[in-house]
Amino acid sequence: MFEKTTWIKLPRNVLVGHDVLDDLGEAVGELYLTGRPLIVTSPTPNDIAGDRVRAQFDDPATAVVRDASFEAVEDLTETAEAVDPGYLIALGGGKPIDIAKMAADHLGVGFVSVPTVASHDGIVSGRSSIPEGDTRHSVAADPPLAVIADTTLLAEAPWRLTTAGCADIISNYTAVKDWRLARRLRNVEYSEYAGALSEMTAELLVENADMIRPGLEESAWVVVKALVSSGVAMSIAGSSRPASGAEHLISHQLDRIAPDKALHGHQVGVASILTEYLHSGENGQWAAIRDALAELDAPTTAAELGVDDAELIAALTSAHEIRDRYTILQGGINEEAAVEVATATGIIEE
Ligand SMILES: NC(=O)C1=CN([C@@H]2O[C@H](COP(=O)(O)OP(=O)(O)OC[C@H]3O[C@@H](n4cnc5c(N)ncnc54)[C@H](OP(=O)(O)O)[C@@H]3O)[C@@H](O)[C@H]2O)C=CC1
Ligand SMILES: O=C(CO)COP(=O)(O)O
Ligand SMILES: [Zn+2]
Repeated sequence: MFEKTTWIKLPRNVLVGHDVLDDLGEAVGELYLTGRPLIVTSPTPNDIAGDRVRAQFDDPATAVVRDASFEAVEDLTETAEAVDPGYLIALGGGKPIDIAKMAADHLGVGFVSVPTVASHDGIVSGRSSIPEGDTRHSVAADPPLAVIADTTLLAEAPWRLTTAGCADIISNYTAVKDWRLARRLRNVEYSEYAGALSEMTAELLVENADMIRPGLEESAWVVVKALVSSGVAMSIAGSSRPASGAEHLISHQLDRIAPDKALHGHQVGVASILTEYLHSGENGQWAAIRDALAELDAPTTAAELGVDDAELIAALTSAHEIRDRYTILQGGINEEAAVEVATATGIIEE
């Protein structure tokens, strides 16, 4: 008997383009939501775009979050209970979007994502990534009901945050390789659609790498569309598998071992060079990944990440210890081999 079921949750409205922030009210109107919105933001996006958002709604409330933590989710949930919003509007980078995503889930309301930086694909996905002590939790939640990505605003955001978004997309190459490996060796559920979409998204970004430049709205357009596709791939898969493999495990370990030194996207980009080498050896695509990252001004070495060689090696040798996700690093890599791959790829110096 055929008993397979799939439940794909996707945003209903995705609006990307020039000055679309001013169409937020209309896009939200099409969702037939009721009640007042609670705008969840952080200081900088609130300064940049808070008033433009508030002007489009009757009686909006605002909560400004300052860090991404479970306490911040609890605080926001408490604030929201007092405000009794019909829905949340997350305005900003990954921090307010992740917090709003989880709080919306706790409150049983929907949320709309209004990214002000194109820093990673969490701005459109149904997962939050929250650090706690020595570990980091990837928490499932519903994806946004709508995504409103204003390319005018995104093109003005700090360039390094955009290059981090690009690198997060490039890392999809190795994430999909890990997923396929897990299917072959552990029979994990694999979606051809999600795998192909994720890979194609990375390819499109690399093909357009020469037109991704600071301050250009066209560049913000290419990057944010790629982030949306990657988020959709995760929604189809029902997990972050299409966009998160061993390179993300290494990055999560770097967050713990060398906190706040580099951006998520930059870390997964460098880690992707390493895991591609591990998958395919010296003749694989690791140099192509490195060159694409370099073309996009993203880091390609531990030094460019601001991370010590020893920290990089510690993250690589311990990445398999976190999370039950089969990858090329299953069983771990010893220090000698880690130094060899990091040296061969030029990520650490000889
Ligand atoms: N859900 C997921 O899959 C993932 C989630 N994450 C999470 O996302 C967060 C990191 O994402 P990131 O986007 O870097 O986080 P932030 O939201 O902290 O944004 C990065 C910085 O950019 C500032 N900023 C936001 N918009 C603008 C703008 N338009 N112009 C200038 N500055 C701006 C912010 O200001 P301010 O300091 O005032 O907020 C902040 O300093 C972490 O909490 C991480 O755990 C990371 C990867 C994946
Ligand atoms: O960053 C992500 C995808 O790019 C999400 O990955 P995690 O599930 O590893 O947090
Ligand atoms: Zn990522």
